[in-house]
Formats: sequence, C-alpha cells, structure tokens
Amino acid sequence: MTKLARRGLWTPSMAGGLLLGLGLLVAAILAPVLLAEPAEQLTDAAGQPPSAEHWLGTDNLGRDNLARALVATRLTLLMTAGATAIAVVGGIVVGVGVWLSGPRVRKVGLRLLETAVAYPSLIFALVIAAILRPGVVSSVVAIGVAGIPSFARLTANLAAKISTTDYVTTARLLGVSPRAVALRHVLPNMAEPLLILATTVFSLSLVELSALSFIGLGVQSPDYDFGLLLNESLTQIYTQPTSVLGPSVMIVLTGVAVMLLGDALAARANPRQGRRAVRNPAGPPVVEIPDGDTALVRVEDLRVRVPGGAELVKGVSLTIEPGEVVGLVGESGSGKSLTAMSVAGLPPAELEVRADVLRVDDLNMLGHPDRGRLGREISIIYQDPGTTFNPSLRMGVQLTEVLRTHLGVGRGRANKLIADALAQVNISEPERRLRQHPHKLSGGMRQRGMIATTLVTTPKLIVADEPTTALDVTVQHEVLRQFRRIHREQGAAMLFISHDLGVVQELCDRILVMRHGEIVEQLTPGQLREGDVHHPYTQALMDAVLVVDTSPVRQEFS
Ligand SMILES: Nc1ncnc2c1ncn2[C@@H]1O[C@H](COP(=O)(O)OP(=O)(O)OP(=O)(O)O)[C@@H](O)[C@H]1O
Repeated sequence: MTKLARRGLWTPSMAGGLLLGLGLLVAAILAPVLLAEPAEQLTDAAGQPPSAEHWLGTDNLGRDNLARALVATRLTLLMTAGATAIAVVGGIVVGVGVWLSGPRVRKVGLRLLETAVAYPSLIFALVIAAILRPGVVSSVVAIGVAGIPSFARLTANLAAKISTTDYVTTARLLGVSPRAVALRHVLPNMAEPLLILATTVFSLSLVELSALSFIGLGVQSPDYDFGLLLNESLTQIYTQPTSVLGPSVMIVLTGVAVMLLGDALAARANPRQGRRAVRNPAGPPVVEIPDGDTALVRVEDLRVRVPGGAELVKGVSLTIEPGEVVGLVGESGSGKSLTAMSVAGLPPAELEVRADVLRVDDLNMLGHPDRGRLGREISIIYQDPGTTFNPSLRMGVQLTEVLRTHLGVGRGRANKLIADALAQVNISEPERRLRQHPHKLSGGMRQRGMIATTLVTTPKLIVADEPTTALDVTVQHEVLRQFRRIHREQGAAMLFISHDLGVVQELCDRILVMRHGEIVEQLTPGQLREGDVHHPYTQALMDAVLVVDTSPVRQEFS
C-alpha cells in the first residue's frame, strides 16, 4: 500500500474498489460454507418481514433472503468471470487475428464484426442459450461468445491505429514477425483501453447473466445466482418488497466494485497516468509584489520532479523584466520546456512542481490564477505548428478564441482583427485562410498565424518553445523577423527556447544556459558573440555550432 501511495495509485477509486471487491470475495468464499443452512433449509417461517433474525425477511419457502443473496455471490462471480474471460480472450484473439491477416480478410472480418456488434449482445446470447439448453455452462458460453464481437472490434481498431506508428513500421521493416509485433508492440500499448473495456464487459456480463436467469434461460434450481433470486422474489414484490433488495443491491455493488478497480488498474497500465501533480503551496491566485521588484516574471528555486522519482528541474531561479527577451538554451532533455511550461502554468499534470516563488506579473502560477487573465496576459507558441491547432476546426475559430473568450470581442470584429493581423505577418488572402482548416496551411503559415494572435491580444509574456525548430530555414527567418516585430511593436516580454545559439544571440537580451535541470550560465548576446563564456558546457555548445567554411578550398580538388 505504501508503494501504491508513493506512486500516486492509491486513489479513492482504487480504495473503494478494493474494499468492495474484498467484501464480495469474502462473501463468495465464506457464505456458501457458513450460511448454507439458513439459505437453503426449508422452514415454516415463509414470507416473514425483516426482523432481527432475518434482516431482509424470508422467501416463500422460509429461507433467509440475505443468506441466499450472499451465498449466490460465489456462483454469480464465477459465472461472470467465466463469461468475461471468454469475451476478452476471444475478442483479443479475433481482433488481433483480423488485424494480422491480409487486407482482404481484414476488410471482410471487420465488416462481419461491425455487423455482429450491431445486434444487441443479449439477443445474441438468448439465441445461443436457447440452442444449448438452459444451465450454468450454457449461459456462461452464451454471454461470453456474445461479448466477443465488441471486444474484437475495439482490439482490431486499436491495433490498426498502433500499426501505423513509426515503431511498428520500423519493427516490420526489420523483419520482426507479425506475432512478435503483436505481442511486443501492439498489445502492451492497448492495455489501458482493453482493461477498461474488460471491466465494462464484466459489468455487462453480470447484468446479462442475471437477465438470462431472471427469464428462466440461465441458472436452474436448485442452483441459484442473483438473477434467479430476483426471479423468485418477483412473486413477493408487493407483499415482501425487501426480498428483491438482496440480489439487486449485490448486482449494483459488484458492478461498482469492478468499474472502480478497472479504473485504477487502467491508470496503473498507463505509465503516463495515475500520478497526480502536486503544486506547493496551493497558494492564492495572486501574490503581492514587493516594492522595488520590477520583474514581470520571477522564479525562485523551481523544482519539477516525477512523484517519488527523478528531479527534472533542480532549483531554477530566473527573472524576466517587462519587455525583456530571455533565451533559454541547452541540450535536449535539459529541462527547458518543463521550466517554460511551469512559468506558463502548464506543466505536465503528472509531475510535481514546487517553487519558493513562481509568478508572472502578480499571477501566482502555483495557485489557481484567473484563467481569463492567463489567456490575455500569456501567449504560448509551440514547437510543432502541426499539432498546435485542432485539425477539425477552421483556423478562424481557433485564432479568434482568446479575443472572443477573454476579451469579449464579437465574432465579426474578432475575424476582422485577426485578418488584419494575418496580413501584417505577410499571410496572403487572410479572410480565406480563416475559413480553412489547419492542414491547408503550411507550417510556417500556422506559426505566423499564432504570432498574429499575439499582435491583437497583446500579451505581457510570450513563451515560445522552439518555435522555429520544425520549420525550414527560409521560413525560420521570416518567423524570427515576426518575433522581432512583436517585440518592437508590442513590447511583450519573451521566454524564448531554442537549440540555436545564433537565433538567441540575434533575438535575446539575455541568454540562460541549462544543463541537467539547472541554469549553468547567464550571458549577454555580446558575450556569446565574442565567445566570452565560462562554463565548459556552454563552450561545448559553441564548439558544436556548424561553421561552413566558404573559402575556395574546393578549387584545390578541381
Ligand atoms: N511528463 C513527463 N514525465 C516524465 N518525465 C518527463 C516528462 N516531461 C519531460 N520529462 C523529462 O524531463 C526532462 C526534461 O524535459 P524537457 O522537455 O524540459 O527537456 P528540453 O530541454 O525541453 O528538451 P528538448 O529540447 O528535447 O525539448 C527530460 O529528461 C524528459 O524526458
């Protein structure tokens, strides 16, 4: 439990699910041993109301209702687990099989699965149960087989999606067998949705098995499960309503326990989930700025860590004055993005962020600053313009969002303002661009589109996380020109991340060099230009800059 707690997996849903699940398991193991007599012995006390002796009363044959509900737990759980196992194993085998087969079989297989899913599984199960004759085994097989198509379809769809990833393509190119690709790359990556679906299938199987027994096609007397108990109590529902309570409450509790456990297990299966961020102290939304502190951004002793694991940002302190452009350079993985995203109040949710001070203007980024002010005062420009925008929405809707949501500008005026701004960053036919979806625009256009929004929303701080890295060199040049322009015209402060020393030297007033989660050196552009650097790592960064020798050496070879 301490291990679970340390890893952030000891969630209320895990605790609730385990508690309920354990209770059900104890009932399933002990009730048939300890309560067999009151549950099955016929007595004269037929149809008794609830009393101290019989908490839920007795049935028509004088048997204790509560004891019967508890004893039925074992058979119900075994049957449900059996049906779920058939549906899950069968579904995975069929789903992965369909995905592994050739295009023709795959197409026909998928169509068949879709057709099967279109029929309610209970009707499917009714047909199978009717053919196999009622009983425990036949109802388990019927419900299990009926659950296979939906599981198989999800498996095939997930497998199809994963099969287009680069790591699967590479494995195939390297000649890894389809079976090994499925076991090593595909199945582990769909564990989370499959686990969630498995718990859903368990709950559905429970209800469907109970329904089969309720209508007389499932468990037959003298055996009994929750469904058969509901059937038996139906005759007493008006005279002895408490008789239905036992099996109904047990069905609900079993379903809830399984869903809660499934939720917690799914979080465990996903390495990116299940850990919750800690912000310390979850302080006020705004902080008081001491007299004489002119900084727009102040960060003191920022630490970002994986809960219970590695420290990724190790005590970073920095300031950005209003209108100042601060560059952040360093090798990949040195913590630049985590620092910048913490400043913008958007660190990954699963990481723990702590700092003595973390403020932009008077917004406390460790508290819950006003979202309207965040939207107006901070702009973020990401590295990959291809993923910045929602592909299903037109550019106009997305580019005018801050204007409409946080600045209260009407749609028509917002479109006009953004179109003018797009024209200013040299985007041709701006009105038409606003009606287009992001994929119709080039990467450079999308990045300039983002820059254009800052021209109209005039944020105090722009956080730009390698905004030129994904662009080709000529487009980079144009985008950088636009950054210089925003700085000149708007006076916005910037935190500008880049790998490119040339870019930061040109654009920034001050350059911070990061390595292994720490700031190791602070430089002016002049120092960088003259090579006046002290830290060996900064020197190594400078040495790594490619210098193209344009002297006519090649002539010697001609
Ligand atoms: N959500 C996360 N969970 C766990 N580790 C993370 C997470 N995000 C980042 N890291 C790790 O933190 C370290 C710093 O990451 P960060 O993205 O800040 O690096 P970076 O300097 O911006 O690198 P790059 O230039 O490649 O973008 C890396 O080792 C990265 O693997």
